[in-house]
Amino acid sequence: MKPIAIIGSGLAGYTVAREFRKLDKTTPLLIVTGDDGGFYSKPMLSNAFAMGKQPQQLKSKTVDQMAAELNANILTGTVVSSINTQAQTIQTKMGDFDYSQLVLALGAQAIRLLIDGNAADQVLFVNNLADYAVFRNKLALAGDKARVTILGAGLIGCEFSDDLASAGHEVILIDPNPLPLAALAPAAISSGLHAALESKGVKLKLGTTATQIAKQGNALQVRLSNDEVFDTDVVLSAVGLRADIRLAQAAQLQTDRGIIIDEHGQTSVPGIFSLGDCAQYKQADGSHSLMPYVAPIMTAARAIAQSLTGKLTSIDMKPAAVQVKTPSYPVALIPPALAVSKSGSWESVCTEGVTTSRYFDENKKMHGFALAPQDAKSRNALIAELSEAQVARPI
Ligand SMILES: Cc1cc2nc3c(=O)[nH]c(=O)nc-3n(C[C@H](O)[C@H](O)[C@H](O)COP(=O)(O)OP(=O)(O)OC[C@H]3O[C@@H](n4cnc5c(N)ncnc54)[C@H](O)[C@@H]3O)c2cc1C
Repeated sequence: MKPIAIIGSGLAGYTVAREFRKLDKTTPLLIVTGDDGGFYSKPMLSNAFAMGKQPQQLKSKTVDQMAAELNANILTGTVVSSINTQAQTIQTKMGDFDYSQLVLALGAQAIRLLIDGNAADQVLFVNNLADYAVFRNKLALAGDKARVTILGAGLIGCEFSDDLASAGHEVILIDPNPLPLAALAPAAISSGLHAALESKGVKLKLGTTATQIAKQGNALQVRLSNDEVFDTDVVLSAVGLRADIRLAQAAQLQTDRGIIIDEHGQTSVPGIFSLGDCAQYKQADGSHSLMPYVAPIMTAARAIAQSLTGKLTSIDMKPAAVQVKTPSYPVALIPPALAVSKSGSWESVCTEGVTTSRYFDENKKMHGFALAPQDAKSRNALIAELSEAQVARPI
């Protein structure tokens, strides 16, 4: 019997496997992954210091434990180089493997900025546990008070800044926008986050970019577009991720910014599904959106698992807030869809130190919100308010 194959052992790959095993204990499962197949929670990478965790402590299960739990054959360190959708095979250096149905859970790739200088190749990225271990080693070599420069004050850059500053490191956060979290949050919330990070000791250098990184003895020298120059021990890039669509494109599946999937999580080729950071999910209005967060993975995995058993099932995507793990100023938000994010505006109120912002279109219909400092009760009330206003909330 040909196995159901899953490419990728991140949260998306393993969650769909777990959900499938709840429904079917015996159909062979083949999981092929480029990494070591250990299970870890990726969101913990940007608050590991706050949780008092070393990189190795973030891995909650080894590949052998996962293989036993899932009754699956897991091939580690094995990159799939192509998919033959006609023959229903995947190609790797270990040989070709048949599949009956296929799940693409390929994640995303870190975006690399073009920066000059003889140390530009020393810029680090953290998009998996192995990257994080390298980063922590560099920090350890630089001592208890390492100077860390973070490129990008988006969600991940802000989370790392807060976490590293809490651990006593000297953090410089650089972003071309005038405020942190500018792409997702209204100015009222971003200003609050700016103040909270500053009071934590983070130095924010905004409205500028890093143009050059050069060797400076044992350290690195960063030059900004405003000509400011300073020394640092480590440079971490957190400028964003790009959905990994390379395999899907080569196999002629429909792609855009991600792998296009329908309401069942199925790609343009029947029997091939996709979810997670690589997928572009169908929204209620027919458009497709990247949703590179945990909550959509959980929901999509349940539906895809059902579909893999032969019962084609729609993904019932409920509004879920993105929770920014910045303990100095915890933010929860559901940003408006790209399509409406230019046609409306944010309205913010501040009551007893809590800022609540709602995004309305020109017809006063609510399309998103942001809340800080957030708490579960207020967050859930805003989710309910948004759900009432509309069902679809693409990110
Ligand atoms: C630092 C950080 C903090 C985050 N915090 C939050 C948070 O607080 N809340 C939240 O909701 N989301 C958060 N996210 C996002 C969330 O973690 C991701 O959406 C999620 O983990 C993506 O899982 P994935 O399985 O789609 O991708 P990945 O975890 O990237 O897994 C991709 C898998 O595919 C494999 N692969 C890729 N190509 C191939 C190939 N050709 N052959 C074989 N294997 C291949 C890789 O080896 C890997 O196993 C955070 C992300 C980061 C980086």
